[in-house]
This record gives sequence, C-alpha cells and structure tokens, in this order.
Amino acid sequence: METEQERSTLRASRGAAGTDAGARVPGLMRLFGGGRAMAVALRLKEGALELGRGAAVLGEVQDAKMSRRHAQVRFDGQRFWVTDLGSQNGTFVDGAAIPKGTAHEARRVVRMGDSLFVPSVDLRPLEAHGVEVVEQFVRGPAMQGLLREVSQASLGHSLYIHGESGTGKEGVARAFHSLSSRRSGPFIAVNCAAIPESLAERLLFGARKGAYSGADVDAQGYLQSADGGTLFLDEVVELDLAVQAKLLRVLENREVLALGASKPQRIDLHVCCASNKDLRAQVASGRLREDLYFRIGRPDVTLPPLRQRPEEIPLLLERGLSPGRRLHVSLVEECLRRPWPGNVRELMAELGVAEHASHLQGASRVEGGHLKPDAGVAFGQALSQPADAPRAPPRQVPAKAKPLPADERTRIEHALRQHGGNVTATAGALGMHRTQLRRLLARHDIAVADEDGQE
Ligand SMILES: Nc1ncnc2c1ncn2[C@@H]1O[C@H](COP(=O)(O)OP(=O)(O)OP(=O)(O)O)[C@@H](O)[C@H]1O
Repeated sequence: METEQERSTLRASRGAAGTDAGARVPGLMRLFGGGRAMAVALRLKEGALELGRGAAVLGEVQDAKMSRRHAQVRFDGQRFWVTDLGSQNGTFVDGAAIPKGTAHEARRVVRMGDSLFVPSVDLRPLEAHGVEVVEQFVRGPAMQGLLREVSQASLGHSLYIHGESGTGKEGVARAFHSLSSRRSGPFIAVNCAAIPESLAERLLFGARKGAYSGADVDAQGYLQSADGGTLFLDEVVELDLAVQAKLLRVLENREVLALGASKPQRIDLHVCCASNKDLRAQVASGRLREDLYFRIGRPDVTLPPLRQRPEEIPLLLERGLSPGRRLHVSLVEECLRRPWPGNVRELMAELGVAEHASHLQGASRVEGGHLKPDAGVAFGQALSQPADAPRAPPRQVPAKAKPLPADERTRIEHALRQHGGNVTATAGALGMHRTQLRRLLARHDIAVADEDGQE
C-alpha cells in the first residue's frame, strides 16, 4: 500500500509456499530465538525434524543453550510428538519439562534453550506471507489473507467484520477506509454500545437548533461527520430497532434528516459495521432488522481470535514494550500458552502490567513471572487446559500419553526449582493463584518451605 509508512516483515527462511492445494506442509514455527521475535517455518523431513545447536534449519540465529542433539519432533499425521534426545538444559512442552527419551505430545509451545517453537499442521501460509508490521499493526498470514478480502470489499460500499472483542476489528475497518476511494475523507468510529438509547438519534443523525430544549446550536450527527468518508459502527446490533430503521433509510436514500430539520441533507459514505455476534442469529432473535442486515451484513470477514494466530504474539509483545526494555523467553512462552479471551487488547494491557512489575523489581527483562496469574486466562479455566489449540487437529488422548497429573507434577517441580522453592513466585510463573498452587502441592504431596521459611 502506498500509504504505508513502515513495513518490516519477518519472513520464513525457506522461500515461498508450494501451490498444491492438497498437500499440507506440517512443521514447526520458530517464534523466538536470540532474544528476538521471529517467524520462521521449519519443515519436517519425512515426518520428523531433529533440532540442536548447529542445526542448519536454525540458520544464523543459533541457540547456545541448546545441546548439539537436543530433541526430535515428529508428526504422525494428526499430532506432533517431541522427544528429548538427552539435552543438557531440557525440553519443555507448555512450560513443563518432559522426561528424556520418551515421545511427548507437543501442544501449544515447545521450548529448547532460549528458543520457542509452535507446531503447525500447515506451514504454507507462514512460508508465503511471513508476519509483517505495517503502521504499528502486526499482520500474520491470517490477517494478511483477511486484508486481501477487505481490499476487494473496499470497492463496494459496506463491510461487516465479525470477531471477538479486542481482535483488532477497528484496525481492519481503518484498512477498509484507507484502501477505498474515500481514503482522503473522514473515518468516524462509533461504539453503538456506548450510546445511551435516548441520545442515539440525536448523536447519529444530528439536530437543528431548537429541536429540543437546550439545543441552542445546530449539531452534526456522526453520519454527517462521516460524509465523504467511512462510518465505523462497532456493536451495531446495540442500536434499537427504530434507530436501525432510520439508519437503513439514510443508507438507502443517501440523505439524512437531522432532528428538527425540514430538509434532508445529501450524504455519501461507506459504512463498516462490526460485532462479536453472529448477525444472522441476531436477525433470527429480532435484535437486528432483516432489511438492515442485507444492507450492512455483507460482504463479511471474520477476524480469528488471537489464540489462533500465535505467530503474531512475540512480535506484538516486542513492539508493545517500552524502549530499552527486553523480553525474556519465559514471558513469550507464558503468553503463547494462555488463551487470551480479551485478545490483543488484553495482551497489550497485561504486558504493560508485567513491564511495570519487572520495573519495580529492578529486573532488566520482562519475564513470565511478571505476568499476573489470571492474565490471559478465561474465568474459571485452568491454564493446563488451553481453550483451543492453534493449528492442530482435535486432540484425542493418545494411548501412550501420560495422564495430566504427572505432567502437572513435573511442571510444578520444575517451576519450584526455577524459583528457589518460593511458592508465590512459582504460582506467578505457572499462571495460577498462590492458594491454587498450595492445593496442588498438597494433592501431589510436594513439600515446600512456607513463605516464612518453615516447612
Ligand atoms: N494486529 C495488531 N497489531 C497491533 N495492535 C493491535 C492489533 N490488533 C489489535 N491491536 C490493538 O489492540 C487494541 C484492540 O483493538 P481494536 O479496538 O481494533 O479491537 P476490536 O476488535 O475493535 O475490539 P472491540 O470489539 O472490543 O471494540 C487496540 O489498542 C489495537 O491497537
């Protein structure tokens, strides 16, 4: 895009994707190494890949903390398995050290040395598009694909963006505007959920002087303000049905009648709506007028939640840090493990909190232990059970898989060792409350010293 001021891209090391639509390319995405975010696709050869210091697939960013023969990763057509080949510093799956010599299912994130790998059943999108930053906006392959659809849609008059809260819908709406012929006009963003019902008509359509008591000047509505540009209506289904009917008339007739006005005013705008709800279901339940749905509900794009775009997380963190601060691998690992129900908004807010905590401790880097235990975790959900695994087929319990409590014990023991037996710090690193960790310690019969040093 011509308007792009900044463009940096983390590209795969292995060139463009294959074009055979049928042939998936399973492998690992290396998302962190050498203290930096990266997005490098590592293909498996005949279903397997051996990783270690000096391995050619690690390219120029080698990892001194990896052993020469560190671990092997294998894909069985459904699931990824990782086997530690006797490494010195261990291999960690979802934060827990795995025992050496036995295959362990690789789920969300694998750590070897200071490098992080995320399994992917198809590397081709990453190979073809990489992860790029355009005007501070991080765009992985899914976002780039969606923006290609948005570019098509920008030739028309409307777009509907469906996606969970905090996924970046407003950023997509701005792209719809800046790609359109109205890019030099205004972009007016309105959160319909925040408009009091009694003020909705006045704020949207404007009011003439004297239209109601206290209206001592003409007031433009959002629609008039967006004339010649794009009106972004976030949470559009929150508008009441009478206002929806009036909005439809404006969009169809391209003229708006302000409250108290006798003559309508011509307007010409694009409209982009967004919601985290399924609009068809909203029509079915009577919350959205069907005729308005046909005017604003199509074409539509769906923005995937952040947990399905893990390749963006390290770069989001890196770019979200204050100047001079650095990321520790443990922070990125923790963030890759958590489901982030509040998506990018929550990730960035919690990064700020973690950065502050690290600052207060005088730490030079922001670490996993600086994240709040409940950051990025859905209410009532255990961290050991992520909401949905990215890019992996539905998981079944494999016959040889170890039951969860054994994993849990290993994970807790490892974290305790890393934090010198301090329960509070260990709980923080594991993303749980101190009392929750105490319960687990009792259940697994793991003895620790109390905070005051008593065992
Ligand atoms: N890909 C991204 N790169 C950088 N920042 C992003 C990205 N996506 C979202 N953000 C940031 O996350 C925050 C939330 O994004 P945004 O407001 O666009 O989400 P939304 O989906 O519109 O949320 P809501 O539905 O709650 O209004 C913003 O501060 C935005 O700048």
